Amino acid sequence: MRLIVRQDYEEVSAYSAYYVKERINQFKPTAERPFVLGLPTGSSPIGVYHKLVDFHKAGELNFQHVVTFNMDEYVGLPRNHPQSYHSFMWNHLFKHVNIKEENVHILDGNSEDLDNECSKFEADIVKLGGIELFLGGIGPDGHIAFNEPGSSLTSRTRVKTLAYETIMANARFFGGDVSKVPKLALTVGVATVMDAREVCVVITGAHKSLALSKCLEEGVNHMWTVSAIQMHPKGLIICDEDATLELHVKTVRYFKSIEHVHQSIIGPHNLGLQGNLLRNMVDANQAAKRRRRLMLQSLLNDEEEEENHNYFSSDEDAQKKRHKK
Ligand SMILES: N[C@@H]1[C@@H](O)[C@H](O)[C@@H](COP(=O)(O)O)O[C@@H]1O
Repeated sequence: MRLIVRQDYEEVSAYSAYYVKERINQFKPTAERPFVLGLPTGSSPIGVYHKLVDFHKAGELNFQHVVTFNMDEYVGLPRNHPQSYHSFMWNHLFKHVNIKEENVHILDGNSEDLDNECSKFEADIVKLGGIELFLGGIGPDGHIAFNEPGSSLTSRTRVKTLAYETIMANARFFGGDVSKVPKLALTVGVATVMDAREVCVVITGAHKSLALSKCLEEGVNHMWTVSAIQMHPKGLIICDEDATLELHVKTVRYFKSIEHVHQSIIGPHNLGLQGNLLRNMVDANQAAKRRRRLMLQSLLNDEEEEENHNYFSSDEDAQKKRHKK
């Protein structure tokens, strides 16, 4: 797993959006082979979405062949309610980019058959060949999507009762009124997220620092469902400095040092591009050879200088050396 630490929310958003853009562009999606992207809601990804919109407007990112699956949705909240995840996604991302409406998948929390809605969602993911990149966020109790503490780490899309802590945390979106927050939601399971070929989780703020430490420094545990990312072959967490508050200093330094080595190999803008990676490795090799040559050269020069110095020097040692010659 990789951990990328950035200064603040702004930098985390910029890095994450750049990462998503690069992954989509490298994939070169087509109608026959679309890029399948998993997406979260919440305040954490808003900055990422706004930057993705900027990339789109600048002509650097095309959503024509991108298919999305959202993580979750409240049960019983009208689709056009300002706090429904449908409204959230259209307001912050979809209506500003050229995504096709039929390519957007958001669970219907008003379906008459919620169980069927969930199994259909899983089947649709499979039909499209699985999710390429799942972008996620977490709650302060470490839940990913709405997989509250105690959720099975092999869980699939299903109806879920929300934890009181989550209801409290989300009350801010309902005018601070806990009674207005839906108590049930549809959510992808932990296994649905972990089945993606790549999982990238955005974590910001001191209130999430305990969850991050549980996820990074302790074992895989259903009480902190995001910790399942430890078992993922391609897991990435992008967090801000505040979110690292509960981590050991050595943990943060360790991951930062890995990032430095990584950056020195691939360069800051070549996120995972195989071709560029190889080219940069070759460049790095050539640079290292050049450095070795220069070092050798300067050592030889030093020796020569020392000899000259000895020859002309008048101190006793130098005199002896000179006479030996
Ligand atoms: N179901 C969502 C999660 O998917 C999201 O990760 C979490 C964090 O929200 P925020 O980013 O606002 O802290 O909120 C809700 O619980």
